[in-house]
Amino acid sequence: MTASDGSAPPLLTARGLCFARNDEPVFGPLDFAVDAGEALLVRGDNGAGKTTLLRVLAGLLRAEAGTIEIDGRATATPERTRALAYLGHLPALKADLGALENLDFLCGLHGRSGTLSPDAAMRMVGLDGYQDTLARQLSAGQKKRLSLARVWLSPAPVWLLDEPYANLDLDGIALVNRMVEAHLREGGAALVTTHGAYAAPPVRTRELVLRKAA
Ligand SMILES: Nc1ncnc2c1ncn2[C@@H]1O[C@H](COP(=O)(O)OP(=O)(O)OP(=O)(O)O)[C@@H](O)[C@H]1O
Repeated sequence: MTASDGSAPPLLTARGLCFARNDEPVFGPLDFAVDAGEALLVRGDNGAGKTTLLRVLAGLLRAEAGTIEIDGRATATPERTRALAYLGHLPALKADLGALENLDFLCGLHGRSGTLSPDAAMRMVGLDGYQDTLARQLSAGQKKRLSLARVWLSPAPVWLLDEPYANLDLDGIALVNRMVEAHLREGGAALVTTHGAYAAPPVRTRELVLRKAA
């Protein structure tokens, strides 16, 4: 599908997106779009609603109003989630499975692009030698790196990265930036939340600033 000017539609579009808790608005109405090859930096103070927005996009919370389009088409949650890879605040790992077993499990759940093996992804995120280590025995930064490996393996074109730099050392921050750059070069898109304490990936970036509801 193409837009009326012949160009491809954005990978992700939100129109009039609102979320409220107990009738209290958290954000919205929001209108934004992210094109292939582009990142959207979602900025805002603590409590501004960044995580909530990513969870709504990922289908983990239901929007109060508005639509979310993938490739220019409004999509229901199950179809949409196939186009999205969500990296949450907390690692979604099985504590008593090994690191590689976790990756295999998550790839079974969310799919895997054909180009990279879980073992290679572990090496790329600096976890070579930790394949058999139980997830509960990994440090916070190592858990984040394992979650990044899962995102890297995902076939989804849109990455939703909630504070991807948290818990990472300088090498880990550079890793996130390399990943985002490579993903965008391959025609993907990324939404990255930040409250400003970390650098943003050095890529073509739009900004969405959230402010706490009054
Ligand atoms: N599970 C929850 N139950 C009730 N209120 C919540 C819940 N999670 C978040 N909130 C509230 O929703 C608002 C937005 O929170 P959210 O986590 O989206 O903010 P954020 O911008 O990601 O903040 P931070 O930078 O601190 O991570 C806050 O006022 C928060 O208190």
